[in-house]
Amino acid sequence: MGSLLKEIRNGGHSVADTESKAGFGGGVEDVYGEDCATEDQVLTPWTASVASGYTLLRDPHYNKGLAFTEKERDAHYLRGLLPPAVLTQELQEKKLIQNLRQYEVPLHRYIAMMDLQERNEGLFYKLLIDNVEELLPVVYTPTVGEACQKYGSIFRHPQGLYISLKEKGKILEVLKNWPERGIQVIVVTDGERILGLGDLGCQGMGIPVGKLSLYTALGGVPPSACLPITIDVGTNNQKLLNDEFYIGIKQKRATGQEYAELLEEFMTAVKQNYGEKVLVQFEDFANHNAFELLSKYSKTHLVFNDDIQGTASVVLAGLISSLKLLGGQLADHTFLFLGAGEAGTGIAELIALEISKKTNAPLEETRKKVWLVDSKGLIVKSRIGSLQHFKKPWAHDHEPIKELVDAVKAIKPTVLIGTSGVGKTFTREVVETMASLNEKPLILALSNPTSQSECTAEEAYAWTKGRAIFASGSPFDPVEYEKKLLVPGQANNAYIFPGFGLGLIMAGAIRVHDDMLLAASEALAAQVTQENHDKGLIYPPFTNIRKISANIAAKVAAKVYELGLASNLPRPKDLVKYAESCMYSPLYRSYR
Ligand SMILES: NC(=O)C1=CN([C@@H]2O[C@H](COP(=O)(O)OP(=O)(O)OC[C@H]3O[C@@H](n4cnc5c(N)ncnc54)[C@H](OP(=O)(O)O)[C@@H]3O)[C@@H](O)[C@H]2O)C=CC1
Ligand SMILES: CC(=O)C(=O)O
Ligand SMILES: [Mg+2]
Repeated sequence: MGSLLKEIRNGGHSVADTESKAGFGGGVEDVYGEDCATEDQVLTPWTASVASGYTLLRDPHYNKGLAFTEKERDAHYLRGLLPPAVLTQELQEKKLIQNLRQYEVPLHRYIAMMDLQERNEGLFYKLLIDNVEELLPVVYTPTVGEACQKYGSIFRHPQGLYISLKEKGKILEVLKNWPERGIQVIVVTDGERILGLGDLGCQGMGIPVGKLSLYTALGGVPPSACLPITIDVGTNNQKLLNDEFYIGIKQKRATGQEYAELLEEFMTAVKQNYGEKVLVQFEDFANHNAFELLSKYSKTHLVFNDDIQGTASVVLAGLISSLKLLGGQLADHTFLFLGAGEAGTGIAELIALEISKKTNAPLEETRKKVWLVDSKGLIVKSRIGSLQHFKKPWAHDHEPIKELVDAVKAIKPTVLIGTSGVGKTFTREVVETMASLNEKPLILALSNPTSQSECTAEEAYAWTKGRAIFASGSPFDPVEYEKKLLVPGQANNAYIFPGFGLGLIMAGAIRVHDDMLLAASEALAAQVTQENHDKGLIYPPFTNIRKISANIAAKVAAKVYELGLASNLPRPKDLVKYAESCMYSPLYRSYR
């Protein structure tokens, strides 16, 4: 949008609609022309605005704060509304990062970042992009977890769209209330499994908001094309239900037909309002809904489950890249998971698929390389009758084993992956057993936030005498072990979904296919340099994430074209260049 002459921000409803229904003259004015309606009088809140003056300063899309030039201050009625100094965006950024660093409490940094996002979008993204390693833990895991737990009390401006049971039958209208029309990515949660923190109900909104800020900062999808949504069907979290400040509907979760009908209405309305090519990313649903929603809507919509598919793709990338350090092929390894839910079985399936593609062995065979432990112990054939459907393919022949450490001793994995959502479950004995079995044990503690990590980086290195290759879902600082600096990696789907989504959008994909996930994994693995490997890293640092995302997007888009699922034709020749050219820039524009 080059011009400041803006559409009236009244969603899909035109001014004419508003005028004819309510009438503009309905205000009750005092002698100063101000509203003096009493509680029993109705009035019409209306505005028809060109963003200038005070309004311009309060519009985060256009506000530049002290970076408005003298000419712009004259042209846009800003004189006197700002202090006289004119700063560059770089100087504003320098000031902000200094301010942020003064907050010692991570949540205060989070709140400061959210305030900035609501005040000055360009500056927010410039700051986040330029300081990605430092600020990712602020706007994303681990701090976003605490923010969700306290969302009721830190909540300032609503940041996304809330669709609750109260909106049943009206979801299309609710979507039309959102001010932006050109939505390309929706991240939606129902708040039932927020990171490893459980059911946070409506307060889960922090997750779609955080994920979408990464879509923009890491993947270059413009903020105006991103829509965070929370579907509120109640919560089973009694603490929230008892909290007088809880922001969601106060009832137990709707389930069964009532839940399915609301989701069906939502998915239908999304397609009706935004068309076939809008990407819906399911995030942090509980597994009893997640698998079913993915399987149902992947046939009719462009959907992607980040916890199942994005996590699978990022872990597979790490495994492919780790072969440079471990040697051999993927098929030579044995994988053991703690946690057999969305993340665990999602990763397991993509590993088996990759091995199957590489070795031409059937999936039923390659799955035997992968073992999972859930809260009841090792998943084995004798349990098959009572297993949830997504666990059944992993029920291999073996005697039952209850404890993880005994499973490690029996299965002798080369790779141990934590996807349990429960912290401290990789005990000293578990990790030492891995070290006794492997020269370089590969240990991935994927659960978020940091409090739920299966072990810390320090523990992984200490208990393996510095031999572990370690990565975790939430970041850990480098660890000095016997005078050597060991650098842990971050195995988080944030490496994948922004580039993956960009690739789908670029190609105008209409469906997601597993081969696109494999393409994303290979693209990410290819971005790990010798220098990274020399430090023991299996992922590249986040500093170059936009370049990495462009490469992932290009490979994903190429696969979309190859599979005949692209609608943006003709195919651009150089997909990496094209991806880069599509990416949002946070630099300020000049206003005429
Ligand atoms: N790093 C990343 O990018 C990602 C990390 N995650 C993290 O992974 C974790 C799990 O997420 P998700 O898979 O969606 O959750 P699910 O609820 O789908 O799965 C959790 C699994 O862990 C098992 N489990 C729970 N407690 C124990 C225990 N004490 N011992 C053994 N197994 C246990 C459960 O067993 P049972 O089935 O018997 O109940 C279940 O199989 C979360 O913390 C999440 O933050 C998720 C996605 C991405
Ligand atoms: C990273 C992520 O998606 C999760 O922990 O749920
Ligand atoms: Mg998630």
